[in-house]
Amino acid sequence: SSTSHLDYIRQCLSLAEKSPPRPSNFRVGAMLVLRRDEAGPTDDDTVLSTGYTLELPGNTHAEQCCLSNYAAVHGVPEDRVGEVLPSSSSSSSDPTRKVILYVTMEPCGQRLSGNTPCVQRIIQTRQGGKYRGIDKVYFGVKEPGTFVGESQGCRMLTEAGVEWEHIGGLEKEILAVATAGHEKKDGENSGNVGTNIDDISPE
Ligand SMILES: Nc1nc(=O)c(N)c(NC[C@H](O)[C@H](O)[C@H](O)COP(=O)(O)O)[nH]1
Ligand SMILES: [Zn+2]
Repeated sequence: SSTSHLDYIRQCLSLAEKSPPRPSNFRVGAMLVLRRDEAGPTDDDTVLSTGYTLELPGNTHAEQCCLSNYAAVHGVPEDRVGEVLPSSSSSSSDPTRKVILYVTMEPCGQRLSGNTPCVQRIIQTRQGGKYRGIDKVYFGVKEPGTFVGESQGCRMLTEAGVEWEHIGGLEKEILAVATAGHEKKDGENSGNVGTNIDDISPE
């Protein structure tokens, strides 16, 4: 089937477009997917949850909402979501089942608000190795330096043993959606930034 990593990133971009534009953050979309084998995206994949920036009350991030939504459905508080991910229950601890997080932007390693960064929420799903938690993160663009300078998300994931991979191809579209609420600097070519994603043919 035509399902690919980029198809998932594109679906996350549609989620990001639901986020109310703000000058103080990025509009991001995230999806949690259960994959039954190493082969990569297939029709057998199961979408476990989705989330987008500010979907849930408070100053919430896409990855945070995605995990929080899943935890709520499974009746546990967000910080215990690792316990209820499919890769964690004994019955399905077979190594071929992977829990994948797709997100349009690299998970944050630091937040100006001081709230818990998404990298820590991702790492926490493993409860220090007690659960398999999230196995791998695919993202469409590294975080721009707008708020926190050089992003540390990827380095922190690597240090925690969480695999990650940048899936290129939609950077311009992702950044246009992510920064829609930001002040446009003079002289910046605001032409494309206003481009409506639906007007950009997907192929
Ligand atoms: N991966 C990711 N998903 C999001 O949903 C989101 N909004 C950001 N944004 C990262 C950016 O660094 C922070 O939005 C700023 O650092 C401000 O921090 P707050 O959002 O107010 O906690 N990054
Ligand atoms: Zn975040």
